[in-house]
Amino acid sequence: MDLTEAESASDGSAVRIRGLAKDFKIPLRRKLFRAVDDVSLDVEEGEVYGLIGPNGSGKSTTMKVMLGIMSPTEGECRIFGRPAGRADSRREVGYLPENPYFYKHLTGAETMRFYGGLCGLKGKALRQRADELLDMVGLSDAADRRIGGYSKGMLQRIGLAQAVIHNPRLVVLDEPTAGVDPMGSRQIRDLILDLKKRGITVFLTSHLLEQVQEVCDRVGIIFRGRMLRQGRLDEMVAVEDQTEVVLSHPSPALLDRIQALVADDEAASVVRMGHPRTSLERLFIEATSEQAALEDETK
Ligand SMILES: Nc1ncnc2c1ncn2[C@@H]1O[C@H](COP(=O)(O)OP(=O)(O)OP(=O)(O)O)[C@@H](O)[C@H]1O
Repeated sequence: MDLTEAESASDGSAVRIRGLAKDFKIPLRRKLFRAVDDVSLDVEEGEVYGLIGPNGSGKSTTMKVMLGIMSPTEGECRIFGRPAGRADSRREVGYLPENPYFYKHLTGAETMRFYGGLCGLKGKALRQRADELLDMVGLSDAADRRIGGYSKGMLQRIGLAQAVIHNPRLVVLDEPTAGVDPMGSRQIRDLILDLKKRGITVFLTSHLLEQVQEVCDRVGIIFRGRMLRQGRLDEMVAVEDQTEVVLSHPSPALLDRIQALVADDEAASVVRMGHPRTSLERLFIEATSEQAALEDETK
């Protein structure tokens, strides 16, 4: 399916994929393997879109087509209205691979200046941009430390800084929090939201569904190469026929009255009453941050 010119004009969409299919040759066999089959998706400018799916479902293949480094067997992908493979489309995109490789002997600042140099920045502008981005990802204090000593979370953060050094309008993040501890993941999540605030569109893949839920405006669920569901996250996860009321400090008498009122209603019933559960991740972050603050105080 081809996009018409009118459809493809930059109309607020950052990514527009129509009828994408990708076949791979299977070694020693004549047959082709269809890794992505008739996938269509839209990422609107300024939103965070999460593509989720099990291993081997076609996420990376879809991403590679978006990045213009793989051509589709069928269908089309446009970035801000232009074909994904074109040089002017690629300039609009920043990319953080799942396991970014950095030169271990360079410091954080040198790394940023290296990537900035590759993008044509020089002199004062290069130093300023490197400092600004190190500050954005909270690595100013580690700027003069060698990358070889960075934690996985720090590596992902410098990777994010590298991905936006050329001021892209879209950033593509492959499993940005894989292998990062909860605290580091939270920093990365906050950074993604910060990118969004700056007007940058974000497309990410992840297996960590709770994190996707916290950060994404829209999600697509891909399975065995086919898009199963797609839409606004809040609409997809809403339980339409239920309403949640959370009360602070309700007395037992008040709860009894609520139960009695509901019992008198012909249609409604109480599905659940009790203390809402916090997530284990939130509990972990609260406990470790409290302990860290205590230890810092007594130092
Ligand atoms: N270059 C290739 N040649 C042959 N098969 C490939 C190639 N690249 C990917 N595949 C196959 O296509 C399917 C989709 O792979 P893809 O890497 O897109 O999945 P994914 O959803 O990103 O998986 P993961 O979560 O493990 O990264 C898989 O079955 C994979 O083995």
